[in-house]
Amino acid sequence: MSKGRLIVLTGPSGVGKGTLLSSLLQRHPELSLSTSMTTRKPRLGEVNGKNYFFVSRPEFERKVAQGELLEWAEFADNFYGTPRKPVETMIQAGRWVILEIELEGARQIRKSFPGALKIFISPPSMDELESRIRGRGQDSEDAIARRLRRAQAEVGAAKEFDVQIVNDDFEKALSQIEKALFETVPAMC
Ligand SMILES: Nc1nc2c(ncn2[C@@H]2O[C@H](COP(=O)(O)OP(=O)(O)O)[C@@H](O)[C@H]2O)c(=O)[nH]1
Ligand SMILES: Nc1ncnc2c1ncn2[C@@H]1O[C@H](COP(=O)(O)OP(=O)(O)O)[C@@H](O)[C@H]1O
Repeated sequence: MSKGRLIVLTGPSGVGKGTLLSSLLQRHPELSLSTSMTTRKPRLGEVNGKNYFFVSRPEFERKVAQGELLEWAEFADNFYGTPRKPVETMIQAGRWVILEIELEGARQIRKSFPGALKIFISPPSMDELESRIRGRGQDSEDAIARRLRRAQAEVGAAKEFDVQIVNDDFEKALSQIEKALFETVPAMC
C-alpha cells in the first residue's frame, strides 16, 4: 500500500486557495481534502458536511476539550479546526490528505506532523487580494476588513513554508502546486 501523506495549504483569505484546490482535486481524484469544522455561518450555497461542518461555539469548544481536533485557530471572530479522526484514518489508509488552513493552524501541524508538506500561496499584491475578496461578493465590509488585516500578518510568514507560490496566473500556480506534490520526495508524516 502506498504511504499516506499530509499536505498543508495556507495563504491569506481571498488568494485563491479554494479555487486552486477544486481544480487540483478534479485533476487528481486520488487526493483527499479534509473538511474543517467552523463556527462561521454558511455562505450562500455552502453545504454542511461538504464545505465545512458548521457548528455552534459551545459544540466547537466541546470538540476542543475532548481532543477531537488535530489543530484549531480563531480567524476573523470565528473558530476553525480540523477533525482529527478522518484525517488519521485516511493517512493510515495510504491517502494523501490536504488541509486548507490558516497560519496558526499550519504552525500547530508543523509541530505535530513535522513531515507534512507545507505550501504557502501568496497574492501578486495586496490590492489584487482586496479586489479578489470583493469580487467574490460573499463577505460584509467588516469581514473584508478583518481578512485584510490578517492577510498583512500572514504574507510575512510565507518563508516558514517548504514551498511558496504566487497565485498570479492561475494555471501556472496550479502546475506549481502539482510540481510540489508529485515531484518532491514524500517525507514521513
Ligand atoms: N486553522 C484552521 N484554519 C482553517 C480551517 N478551515 C479553514 N481555515 C482557514 O480559515 C480562514 C477563513 O476561511 P473562510 O471563512 O472559509 O474564508 P475564506 O478563506 O475567505 O474563503 C482561511 O484562511 C482558511 O484557510 C481549519 O480547519 N483550521
Ligand atoms: N489566479 C487568479 N487570478 C484571478 N482571480 C483569481 C485567481 N485565483 C482565484 N481567483 C479568484 O479570487 C477569488 C477568491 O478565491 P478563493 O478560492 O475563494 O480564495 P480563498 O479560498 O483563498 O479564500 C475568487 O473569486 C476566485 O475566482
